Amino acid sequence: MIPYKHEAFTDFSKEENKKAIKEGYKIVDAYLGQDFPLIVGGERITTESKIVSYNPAKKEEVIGKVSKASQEIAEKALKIADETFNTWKKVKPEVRADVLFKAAAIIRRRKFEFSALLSREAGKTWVEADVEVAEGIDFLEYYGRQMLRLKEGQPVESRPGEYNRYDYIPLGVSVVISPWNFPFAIMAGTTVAAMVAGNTVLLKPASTTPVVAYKFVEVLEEAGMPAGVVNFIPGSGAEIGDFLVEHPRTRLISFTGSRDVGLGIVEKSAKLAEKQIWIKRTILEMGGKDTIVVDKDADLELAAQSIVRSAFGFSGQKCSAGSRAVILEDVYDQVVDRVKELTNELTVGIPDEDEHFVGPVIDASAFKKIMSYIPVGKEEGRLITGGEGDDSKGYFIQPTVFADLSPTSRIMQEEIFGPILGISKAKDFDEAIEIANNTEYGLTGAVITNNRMNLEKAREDFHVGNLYFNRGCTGAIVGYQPFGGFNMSGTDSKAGGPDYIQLHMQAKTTSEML
Ligand SMILES: NC(=O)c1ccc[n+]([C@@H]2O[C@H](COP(=O)([O-])OP(=O)(O)OC[C@H]3O[C@@H](n4cnc5c(N)ncnc54)[C@H](O)[C@@H]3O)[C@@H](O)[C@H]2O)c1
Ligand SMILES: N[C@@H](CCC=O)C(=O)O
Repeated sequence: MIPYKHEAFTDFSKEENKKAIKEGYKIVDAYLGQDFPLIVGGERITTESKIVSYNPAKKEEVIGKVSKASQEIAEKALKIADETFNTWKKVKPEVRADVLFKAAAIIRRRKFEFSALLSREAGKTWVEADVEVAEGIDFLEYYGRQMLRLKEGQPVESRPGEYNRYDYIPLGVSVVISPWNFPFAIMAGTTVAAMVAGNTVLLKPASTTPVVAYKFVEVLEEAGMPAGVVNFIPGSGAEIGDFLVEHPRTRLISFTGSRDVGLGIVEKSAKLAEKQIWIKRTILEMGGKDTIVVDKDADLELAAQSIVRSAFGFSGQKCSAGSRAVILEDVYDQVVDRVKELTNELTVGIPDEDEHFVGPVIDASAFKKIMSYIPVGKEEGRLITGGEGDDSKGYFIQPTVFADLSPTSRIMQEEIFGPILGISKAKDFDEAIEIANNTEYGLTGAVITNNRMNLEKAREDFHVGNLYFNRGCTGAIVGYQPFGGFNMSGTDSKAGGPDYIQLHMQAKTTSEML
């Protein structure tokens, strides 16, 4: 087994890679608009009722029509997953891991097709799509290796005449509920973490991006996953989401998404259903309101570049997005001016070519919600640049910057999940950290400073799950920067980290008298 190393990103300045992604678009365009069934126990089920997935950059373009699971089908899928658990849990961890390694190899070969599909279905630019596909491959490679590390359990002490073991065993049926903003990497990572640990999975992808999830389940099948191990059941969050969360045979819920839906899952999963014999395990990765702090003694060009890239990458639709900047008063005007210049250099448009940094936002309701913050920002602060949107052909919003905001303003507190950056001024570094900590979230953050003492202060006091120094606050790499947040950002489960697989298992002690 070669040691884990993260998947390299693609250099799109090279002609061969430009050509390759264009070939990827051709493959995807050949299946655009098709019907995609549910997959339950390996069986393809087509329903009357469909989820229609659209291209957010060309809002009339249908990516696919995906069958929609009813509660009846969800019940059937749960029964099959429950039965399949009895056999899958006994499959050797090496064999389970091999499915992940083979799937990684298949995706590596079809990398440009998956990137093109993300570009079409989620509106990702080439770079953002490529980074996401690489992350998906990383999850497969990393979690496979983590399972191999855990397969013999952990060492414990034994006394003379006694043989003690500490092993990890899987939990059971896992409901995986994934978001649209990383519709490949997070969907794939959360699914295979549960599966490689020996659990069976009901995968409910986000309704805006179900086609890429279908294509991934096909890859798992090709990689040798037995029928019934991962069951593909897109459907309404409120209808089948609640049903699965509340079901007595659900053992684990792995959710990534918004704060409100996550909190609803905590509440519903804590309630005992009739015939339920366990306390449901939940893994919840939720929202963020992430801050970049700029010290007075800092590389101000690096600061402005980091702020702009973290705020506007994928149109700000990342839980890790640097949607807030807190800048010390000594350098405030200088950094704000440079942020304005850099933001004005960004172009917004359809991500079919590698020419725009900012693509569309995901759909009409996101467009409406994000645009509703523009008047709020004008009221609360000073509009530096942006503020316009155009939803005539796709859902495009200009990167928008508001400065001079009170740290408690709505722009500085609420997760907008779009290309809107808020900036506040701090009188000194202590106050900057205080402001950075003053939201209910605690996911990512960054500090730009040359002052070693201030870095150490931030290391102790800046309360976020992923803290970065002298760089932006997005782009965690699997195995290098395990990802997850504090407070209302979730259960800090650290996807892509050394403890993640254990969250999908339970430890069993056996003690034998010799
Ligand atoms: N912390 C992280 O790692 C992380 C990563 C990505 C996204 N996010 C967060 O996700 C949010 C954006 O994603 P979204 O808009 O897809 O979130 P969302 O909460 O609207 O939806 C997430 C998933 O939950 C499902 N769902 C909705 N209602 C449900 C219910 N009642 N029961 C069960 N499932 C239900 C949705 O269909 C979808 O599959 C942002 O808040 C972002 O910060 C967090
Ligand atoms: N893991 C990603 C964010 C995922 C949430 O949207 C990052 O580090 O930027």
